[in-house]
Amino acid sequence: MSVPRDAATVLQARGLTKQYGQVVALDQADFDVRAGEILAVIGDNGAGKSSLIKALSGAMRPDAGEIRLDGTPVVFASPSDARRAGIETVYQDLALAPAMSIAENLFLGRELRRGGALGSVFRWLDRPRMQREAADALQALGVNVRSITQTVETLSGGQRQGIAVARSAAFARHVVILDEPTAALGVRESGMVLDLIQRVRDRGLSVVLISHNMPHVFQLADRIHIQRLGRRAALVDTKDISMAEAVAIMTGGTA
Ligand SMILES: Nc1ncnc2c1ncn2[C@@H]1O[C@H](COP(=O)(O)OP(=O)(O)OP(=O)(O)O)[C@@H](O)[C@H]1O
Repeated sequence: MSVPRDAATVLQARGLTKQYGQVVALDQADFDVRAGEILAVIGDNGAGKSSLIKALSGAMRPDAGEIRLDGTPVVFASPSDARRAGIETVYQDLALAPAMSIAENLFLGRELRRGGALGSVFRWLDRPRMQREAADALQALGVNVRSITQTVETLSGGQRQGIAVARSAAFARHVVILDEPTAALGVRESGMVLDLIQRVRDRGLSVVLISHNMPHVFQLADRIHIQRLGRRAALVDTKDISMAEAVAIMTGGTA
């Protein structure tokens, strides 16, 4: 499925700059993702992909530049600011609690509670509702698990990634940012996660996919953002560029 060229830009950045001492991580970087597209972000090591994503997800405050969500300037002082604005990020560590159940992980930090008398907040957790809603959320995205009550430590790498992506999709209103979601996975599990990413996009969410895996990028992405030396070197429709050309822009060579 390709995204209409006139789809609205949902998340945009202009002139993002970030310096760590003498190192310029972001150098006037621009960024655009349209509603309902999969945008891949590629770039060599140190090109500033993580820094860009951290700025867009509230994990880092840029020194300069502007971020707009649906055309409105936003300032994210923390990841929870970005989450409240509808942007969910899955980092490589997945931020799952291994000893807790799948349902508990889906609602980690956003637990549903019953109203009730004073006392420990844990007494107010609405576990049946969380389990129901977690099962529905996973089923809707086609993430298969044996039981919603099994602990995350019993899952395979691909299933864990699936839980983390499903959690972000369940709570995101605009954008899901995925940092190397297939990096640690085998072929079969990668395929499962790639399918899941398409289903997330098919819900109308924008997906920003940071990846070093060029075949995955070319298989999934509507457009490719090529990051080089701290800035966006190119933003291209995937169908208009070859893998060799993309790598050439990434590395500063010629195709
Ligand atoms: N907290 C930090 N302190 C100092 N330097 C940093 C910090 N974060 C990033 N950098 C530097 O900024 C530059 C861009 O790093 P960044 O991690 O954003 O690149 P990247 O494209 O994600 O790289 P990789 O693919 O290797 O993860 C690098 O030179 C990096 O060493």
